[in-house]
Amino acid sequence: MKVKICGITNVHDAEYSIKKGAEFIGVILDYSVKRHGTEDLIKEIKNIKKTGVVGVYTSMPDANEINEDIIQLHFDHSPGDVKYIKNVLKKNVISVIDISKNDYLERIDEYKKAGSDYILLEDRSGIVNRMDDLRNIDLTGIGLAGKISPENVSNILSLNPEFIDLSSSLESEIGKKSEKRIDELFIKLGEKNALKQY
Ligand SMILES: O=C(O)c1ccccc1N[C@@H]1O[C@H](COP(=O)(O)O)[C@@H](O)[C@H]1O
Repeated sequence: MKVKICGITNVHDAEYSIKKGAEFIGVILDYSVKRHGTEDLIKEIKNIKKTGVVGVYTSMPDANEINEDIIQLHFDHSPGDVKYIKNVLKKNVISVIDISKNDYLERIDEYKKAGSDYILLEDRSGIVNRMDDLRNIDLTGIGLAGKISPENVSNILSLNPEFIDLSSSLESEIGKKSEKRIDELFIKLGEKNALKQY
């Protein structure tokens, strides 16, 4: 299982997350969001990590400057939007689906058919509240997000998702990650891995 740390606003937090083992680094590209970053920041992160750098969009990206290798469509998008990113912009895609909406299973199929590389199922009120629904889904290629924290991550691991996505629970203040919280996360993940071997 991979880890995506999102809402990165500075190189130091990206570097620390990568050093600790995050496979995906997410930068939100929407100035109205407090924990946002910029394409310049993404360029700097790409100097440290060649792949797995994610630009998070709340509307369709403008094709002018895209430095990230993965585009996260964090809004209600169409299969056609996925095809455009894949075929015209030639980038990998994470399609975000709000699991609190009734049609999320159909959406997973639609986005997979359109070519999304990953699906991210999100429940903003807390994905751990959806354990019963998630147990019935094959989570290959599917990540989970929504208030995941070092405290509740063990529950999520039993579902074996492709990746987990964390942001606010790892902050010391909005837009600044806490090294202590990142350490706590990876210690928890390490403990779980160690237990699996017995
Ligand atoms: O964090 C935000 O405010 C945000 C705004 C717009 C798009 C995405 C946003 N956050 C993303 O949501 C998931 C889960 O975050 P959390 O762990 O529940 O805080 C993650 O991808 C964030 O980057």
